[in-house]
Amino acid sequence: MILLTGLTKRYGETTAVRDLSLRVESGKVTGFLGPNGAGKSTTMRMILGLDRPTSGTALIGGRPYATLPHPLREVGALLDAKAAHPGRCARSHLKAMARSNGIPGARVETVLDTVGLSEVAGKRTGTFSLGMGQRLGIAGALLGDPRVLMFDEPVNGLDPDGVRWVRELMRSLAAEGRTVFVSSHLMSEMQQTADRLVIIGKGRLLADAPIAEVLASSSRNTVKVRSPHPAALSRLRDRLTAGHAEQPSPGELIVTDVPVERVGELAHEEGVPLHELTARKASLEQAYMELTADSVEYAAPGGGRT
Ligand SMILES: Nc1ncnc2c1ncn2[C@@H]1O[C@H](COP(=O)(O)OP(=O)(O)OP(=O)(O)O)[C@@H](O)[C@H]1O
Repeated sequence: MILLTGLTKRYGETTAVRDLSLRVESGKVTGFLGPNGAGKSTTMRMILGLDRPTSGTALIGGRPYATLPHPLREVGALLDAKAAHPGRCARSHLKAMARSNGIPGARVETVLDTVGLSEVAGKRTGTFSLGMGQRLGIAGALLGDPRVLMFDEPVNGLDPDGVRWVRELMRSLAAEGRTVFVSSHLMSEMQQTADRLVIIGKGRLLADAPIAEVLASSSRNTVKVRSPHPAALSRLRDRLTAGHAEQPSPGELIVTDVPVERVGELAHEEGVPLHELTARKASLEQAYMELTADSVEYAAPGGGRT
């Protein structure tokens, strides 16, 4: 479990992380989302003791990282895929990590196998593709068989097979009861991988909830109604509370924030002949865009997002 309490980091004038309090639970994949510059990496660095908080605390299994007796056996992290020495082969890189952390050497072959690098384990890491570098970084995170795992953008540079592999790995690590905290800017990916989402913007907590709740909170949960009877459709519109229904064309009604069942019942009561009644769920991408709309530092002219 990771516990953050009032975690704050200031760099001069910039407040990178502001009073962040949250609990990342075991047995789940928790997605960590936010626009560029939101403070995700800074938060992860503070959890790993690589940055000192200005105020507040970050605890792993109840202790600050710096006081963990065997850090790599408690928490594994992928922060920077290029962290390996380019002149070393993958196997020696992992062996050195194992030796300096009191981890049995046999774990090296196990994790090389897990990440699919056994055949290239003798090659210098400088010759690795971005995707192979990511796999090596993940191998390093798994080396100490830790209960807590943190991954910063793990699918960066991976091909579709690699992306699927990372997704399955995260799910299986959580199923083993581990804490899996993973940052990503790929909302669709998080929708398929995470159980829970933590969303930050400009260093502040915007959401900390199960995925279904984040989606339900989006105003984009709509119901589309089509009828060949515009007058009947207008009656239905009038039955819905102000602001909940729009009639973009005479034969179509878009209803927001009313369950599809209720819209169907009202249509029946008003005798509206229906050609279509469709519930359209917001995608995580839409819910995320709404939540973070005010927190984007680098917006394109005209209000677009970069
Ligand atoms: N060492 C530093 N010195 C000064 N400012 C910093 C430093 N590290 C981060 N920042 C600033 O803190 C803010 C948060 O940065 P951070 O890298 O944590 O965001 P992020 O959410 O990981 O972004 P990205 O998705 O772009 O990696 C940014 O405004 C950044 O410029």
